[in-house]
Amino acid sequence: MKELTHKPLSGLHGELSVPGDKSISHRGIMFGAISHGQTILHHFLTAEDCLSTLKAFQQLGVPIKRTGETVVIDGVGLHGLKKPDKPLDMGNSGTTTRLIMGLLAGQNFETTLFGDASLSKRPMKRVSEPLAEMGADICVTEGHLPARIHGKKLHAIDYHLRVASAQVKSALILAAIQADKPSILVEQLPTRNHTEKMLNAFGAAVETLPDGVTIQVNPQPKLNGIELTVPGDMSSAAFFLVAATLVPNSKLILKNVGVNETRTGLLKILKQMGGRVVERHRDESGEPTADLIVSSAALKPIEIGAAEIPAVIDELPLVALLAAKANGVSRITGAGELRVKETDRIAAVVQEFTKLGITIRELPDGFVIDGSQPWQVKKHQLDSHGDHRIGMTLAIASLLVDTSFQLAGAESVNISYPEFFDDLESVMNVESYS
Ligand SMILES: O=C(O)C1=C[C@@H](OP(=O)(O)O)[C@@H](O)[C@H](O)C1
Ligand SMILES: C=C(OP(=O)(O)O)C(=O)O
Repeated sequence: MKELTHKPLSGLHGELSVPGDKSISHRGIMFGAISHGQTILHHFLTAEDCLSTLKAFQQLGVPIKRTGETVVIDGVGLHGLKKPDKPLDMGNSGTTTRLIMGLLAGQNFETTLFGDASLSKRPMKRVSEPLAEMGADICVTEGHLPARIHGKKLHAIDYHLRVASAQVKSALILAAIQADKPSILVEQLPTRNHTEKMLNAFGAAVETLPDGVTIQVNPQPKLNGIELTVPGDMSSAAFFLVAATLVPNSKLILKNVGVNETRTGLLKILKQMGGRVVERHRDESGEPTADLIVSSAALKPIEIGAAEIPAVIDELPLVALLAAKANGVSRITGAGELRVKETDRIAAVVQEFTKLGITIRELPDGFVIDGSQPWQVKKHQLDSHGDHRIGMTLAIASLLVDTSFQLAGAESVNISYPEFFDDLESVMNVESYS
């Protein structure tokens, strides 16, 4: 239980470098492992999810050394992974699980994957079924982990994805690079494209056609290790973008944040709502980055539908918080995927926001929020539901109310942002009465 002690604030001020991007850190380990030669990752995210990936690849026989945020991987090549001597622990990480399934489906050994209680409830057939069409032999437990993967020779696939998911797409790309012929994957909507961009940087031939949703994957690339600086995670910067917008008299500088356009839905939404963000762009390591300067603003309500969801999927609890302070009714729909994240994020947001006295209504695929109504706190015991993004959203929400709260499950921040509470503390300017 963490105390979220009320402190009268004269705004949030200062400069932060948020931790490395989670999606890119996972992929850096995976693609480095199956390349030839050395891969060096700087500013790697040393949070629990990415450490699950790192440990799994060590168990698969890949020499990986980490010193702080620097990771050196001695790649073993696409066919050099070894059968692990025990089941692989995926921890809480959906990304580790789904991507590794695609990769291990084509290896010449058998593996078992398991995860924690939350991960063991998340759907895995979305990956195992299309992989089976490629010849994979994967046995999931009623659609969930644990999963047994018997590696097989894979054949190419021409497949329309049934869910807008970068994890499913990436699993299929990792299987397709091991197949006999080129594969075609067609997305419902464009989702984050780190797998495509990064695999190409390692030497693969993964081409996205001009329609933005058709991806051609050439098999059996010779991948070569690279040196990469992981940009700051937009999904972590997002907490401070929203906090500085909503806490009056704030101005924060967020350094070196990844602004790949498949990830910047929150920036777009924030600007549409009247938020004030200045972007100073740079381009490093093949992924665009920017310093983001955010100041407090009064907000208008917004309508968001399915087409906008993938670029803001992990930031939707924060969009709900912005909506709860906008001067009217906002509607977020097409976000049913939130129900199968670390927790049911629609139910969790509605339950916790109701405790804060926010006027919110649950929809099957989103929420309706009336930000024009004053918050009337009903309960001071908040709960992260074991979900890092819910816990951090509630910590930001607590800054907007003149009272203290207790947050259960605050340790969940270790999944993606272990320094979150220290970083937040470092930018809180407490009013002095002297
Ligand atoms: O590919 C990735 O790195 C991720 C994809 C998204 O999941 P889905 O593919 O399930 O939407 C996102 O929610 C997750 O945090 C990271
Ligand atoms: C959904 C998330 O991660 P994963 O699917 O990798 O568990 C997240 O980080 O919000």
